[in-house]
Amino acid sequence: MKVLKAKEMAFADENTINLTGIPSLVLMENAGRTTAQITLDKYKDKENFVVVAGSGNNGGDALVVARYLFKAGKKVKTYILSSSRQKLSQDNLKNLEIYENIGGEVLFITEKNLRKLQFALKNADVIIDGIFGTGFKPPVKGYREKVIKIINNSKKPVVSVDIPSGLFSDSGQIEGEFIKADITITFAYPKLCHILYPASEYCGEVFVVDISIDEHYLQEIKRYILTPKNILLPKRKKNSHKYTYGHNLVIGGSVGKSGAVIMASKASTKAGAGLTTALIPQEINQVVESNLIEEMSIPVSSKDGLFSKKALGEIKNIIKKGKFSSITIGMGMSINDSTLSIIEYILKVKKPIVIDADGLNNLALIDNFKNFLKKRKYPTILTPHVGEMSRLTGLETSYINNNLEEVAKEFSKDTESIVVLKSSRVVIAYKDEVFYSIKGNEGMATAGTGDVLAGILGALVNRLEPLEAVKTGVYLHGFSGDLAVKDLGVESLKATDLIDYLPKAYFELEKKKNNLSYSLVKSLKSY
Ligand SMILES: NC(=O)C1=CN([C@@H]2O[C@H](COP(=O)(O)OP(=O)(O)OC[C@H]3O[C@@H](n4cnc5c(N)ncnc54)[C@H](OP(=O)(O)O)[C@@H]3O)[C@@H](O)[C@H]2O)[C@H](O)CC1
Ligand SMILES: [K+]
Repeated sequence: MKVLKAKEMAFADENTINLTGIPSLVLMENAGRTTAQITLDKYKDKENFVVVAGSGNNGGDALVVARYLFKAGKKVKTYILSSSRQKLSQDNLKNLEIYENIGGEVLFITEKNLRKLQFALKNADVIIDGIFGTGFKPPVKGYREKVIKIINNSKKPVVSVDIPSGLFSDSGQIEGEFIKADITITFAYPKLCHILYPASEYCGEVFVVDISIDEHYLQEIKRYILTPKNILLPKRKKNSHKYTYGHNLVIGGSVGKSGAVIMASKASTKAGAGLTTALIPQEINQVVESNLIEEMSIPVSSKDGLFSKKALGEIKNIIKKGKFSSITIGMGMSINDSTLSIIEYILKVKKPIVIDADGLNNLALIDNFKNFLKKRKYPTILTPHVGEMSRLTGLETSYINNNLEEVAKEFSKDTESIVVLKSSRVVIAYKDEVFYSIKGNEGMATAGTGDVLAGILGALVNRLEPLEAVKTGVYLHGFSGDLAVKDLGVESLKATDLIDYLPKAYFELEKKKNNLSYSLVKSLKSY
């Protein structure tokens, strides 16, 4: 499913109206009617509704909602934040007239009579927020700021039409006053503020409603949310053996960080690799062997707990002779001259590689590393978190956090690699496509979850086309985390739990894929 910015939505709206021929009032009717239906379902036993409409089309939608709530026999008080009818958008005014024609009443609210609205909110059970939608540019100007404060202070449940008023549709950033919604009902596609933090935390449950926007005007938009529909599952054949499913060589670890390579290796097996071998500094071999049962291990020379100078020659030999089909490198490998030369060598290996953690920190120290990556003819997957991305690009972490998509895209272009940028959301960028994962949770902000992801990707790159492998792996990783917190809670979730819940994630994902069906209304949660 796509995720849009305001301009893109407006472009599709305009063309649907002017070229496809669906009148704007029909779109508004669809938007408002379905919003009313969801509201009535959600607040069945509530009686008193206060509708707060702005002067634009978001307010127009809200007036349609008011009409259907009124028709349903609810007590509806409707307020328009404007000084006069002349200031309303055309479709807003039309819906005001229709509302009045069926007996609805409205009050125009300005700074002067704000107290009337404040008073009405005291008796409200539910508030409908139709002040601003995609036409809003922060920060809020004038007395509307006060209105937003009053609504939030009322502590009443709020249903936001399209966007909680005061949030900017195109980013996760927050500024000034904005509505804190319990439910947000958005149209055609979600917007970035519905999925990116911190803004998305204030949207409540987000429903996406089909209002008849003609999708084909959005063909050029290649920004997506990962959903069961747009990701693939690897398949096993009856007539197969372990080599059918790939041999993932997992290189990493150092004294004190053996867990990283152990977790990546275990995750690789659990994600379905036919064989997984951990290649490690010999000083940690004993601990690795005692923790890995299904996986093999190959110890190579080490000194002071890290791969030593001699290790490079040994690794070259092992890779030349072994039948490995993918390499996953970097987890817990630390940084010294030897690890740097190992990474330099790995870049030349003619196999798919996943570079994670210290693999990336080593990479950042190599002059011209972007050109080395560009020259590679085999798939490369880079999985930096924001700190690692900062070392790779020299950009401030705050800048990266506020521009996840742009940074991931640019870095993917510069390296011709698949980039998995890990922040409070995971963003995948490759060529002209961007995919956001909306799976995962704050419980996963704990050591080792990145190692698990690297292991999963290293396994899946043997099973699916590289970009598909990354999409599937990122989804499964987040989904495992979501399934795990249901049982374990956010505080106690640890990285190895993600491995334990992978089977359930596979199983549940397959179920979701088998139950795909079209529906006019979808909750983002259901993806
Ligand atoms: N046909 C369609 O386009 C459909 C749209 N739908 C709904 O419409 C909104 C978008 O409507 P639009 O009229 O473009 O804009 P808004 O209603 O969101 O906002 C415009 C009003 O907000 C005021 N505004 C904007 N920024 C600020 C600010 N910082 N402070 C105060 N006021 C602000 C603006 O005032 P101006 O003085 O700038 O003109 C307008 O009054 C979309 O979100 C949907 O809800 C339907 O879905 C159907 C199809
Ligand atoms: K709104």
